Amino acid sequence: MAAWIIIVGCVFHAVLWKSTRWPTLLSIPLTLFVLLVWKVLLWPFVFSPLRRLPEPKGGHLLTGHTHLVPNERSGMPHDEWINEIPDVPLVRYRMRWNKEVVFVTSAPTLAEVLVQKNYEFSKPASLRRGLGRILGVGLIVAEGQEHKTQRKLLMPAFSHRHVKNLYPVFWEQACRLVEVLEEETGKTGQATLDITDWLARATLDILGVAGLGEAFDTLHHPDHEICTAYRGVFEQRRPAGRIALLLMMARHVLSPVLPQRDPISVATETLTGVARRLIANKTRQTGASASGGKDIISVALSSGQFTDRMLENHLLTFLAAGHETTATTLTWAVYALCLYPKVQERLREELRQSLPMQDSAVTAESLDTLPYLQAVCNEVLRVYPPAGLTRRIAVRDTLVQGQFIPAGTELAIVLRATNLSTRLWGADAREFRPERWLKTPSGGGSTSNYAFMTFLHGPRSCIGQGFARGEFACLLAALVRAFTIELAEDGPIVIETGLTSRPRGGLKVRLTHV
Ligand code: HEM
Repeated sequence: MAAWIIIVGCVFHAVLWKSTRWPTLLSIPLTLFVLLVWKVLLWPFVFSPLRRLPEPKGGHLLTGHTHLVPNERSGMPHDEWINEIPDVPLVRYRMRWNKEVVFVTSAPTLAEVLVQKNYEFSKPASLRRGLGRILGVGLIVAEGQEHKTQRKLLMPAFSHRHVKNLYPVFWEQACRLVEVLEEETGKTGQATLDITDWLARATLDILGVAGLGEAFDTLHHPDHEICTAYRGVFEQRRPAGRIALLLMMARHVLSPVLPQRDPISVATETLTGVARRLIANKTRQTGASASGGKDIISVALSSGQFTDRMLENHLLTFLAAGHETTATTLTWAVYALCLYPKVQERLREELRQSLPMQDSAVTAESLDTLPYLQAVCNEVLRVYPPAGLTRRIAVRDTLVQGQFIPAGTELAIVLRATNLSTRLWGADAREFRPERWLKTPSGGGSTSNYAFMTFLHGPRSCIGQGFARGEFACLLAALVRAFTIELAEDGPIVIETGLTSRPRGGLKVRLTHV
């Protein structure tokens, strides 16, 4: 329809051209006005097939819910809406220019969108472009048949059997983190530090060894090029609103005369260089098709199905998707344990009884069977999912729970909201209560398989879930066994959302050696 308005506007303009010298003064503003009325009022309120879906309260006639959603990717305030709106499968909210977004609220609807009709929805092109710059054109960005093929080829590297064998590697790296933190605490046995950077380096080192068979050792070398590059990507403060617009325009106008050297381009250049070098080394060491290594890239390499370019992209994807998410989860775990010292104490007791300090042999069996450790890990992942929201676009006209969804409609899958839904988790859904997992370890007492969304579900769920859970449990266990942890600063935490939702400005804690 918008295209028709523009065509009619052009015809109008041509007719006026013959009769007046200043046709643009009338035709252009008029066409824009009609376009605006169509987009902001007529489509969303009169013609859209989604117009009868329930909406959250507080929507403005012209600007929709934009003012209520300053940080959409964090999954807030969707986590409140889900408990305020009656039990319906889909909810509509409106963003800038009344652009409609469909919020998927019920478990059967999530099953339909993520599993039964997964390939009828794709990630938005803008998201794929943005992620592709940082993650490479790997699994996260691939769509349709290409995604199916790549996922099938990579699955063996993430199989349970394979990830189980990586636990000793995770544990060794976790003990190295404790060692460097012990150096920080020194003779007094106490130190105050920002834990986020240490955790990001620990998870990067784990991915280096377990993903590539390569020791980055960023724990001892914080200025390692890979570390500096990721800081450039993840700590990019984006200017907001008009300033961002002005910068974008300036960059566009100056791009013919200025080289494109924004910090993300510089960082991705470095990362691509590192990935290329690592893969060349690995191929040289092991031969192009046969490899005996336990790490993910060796397992992928041994399939003989990947070109160097494909491996490079996958490597970049695993490094970025894998280390930042787990580091953010660990940061939230530390935060939660500071807020709930009794939980921290109980966890330490279990760890010190089951994993004596001198015991260096830790296996998947020894960690996966510690009930309170598993309960704490599950509860942190539920209450603080590092990715709060993911989007999908309908690639063709389709039906969801009987509701017509036109091609191009944007769907919001709000992981955080589902994880905190009282309908799925009970009245205490918003409370941090690891005990809920002790009685029913598989589902935490929720009423649906789709209640826990942190790793998503279906063919596009997190391929690294087992890997992430293993390293998370090892790092948290080693940390809590060795230190008591308290918040070093009072005051509320502000959540900042980039690739993940994490505390703005890091998390300052006081570590005391136990
Ligand atoms: C706590 C840690 C992690 C969390 C919470 C997490 C969460 C997620 C989520 C929600 C998705 C779906 C994104 C979307 O479709 O919009 C995803 C996809 C993915 N994750 Fe993770 N992830 C974690 C760790 C890891 C690790 C350690 C790796 C690899 C070593 C990894 C690799 C991937 C890949 C490759 C995909 C794309 C899968 C596909 O599209 O088929 N993730 N992750």
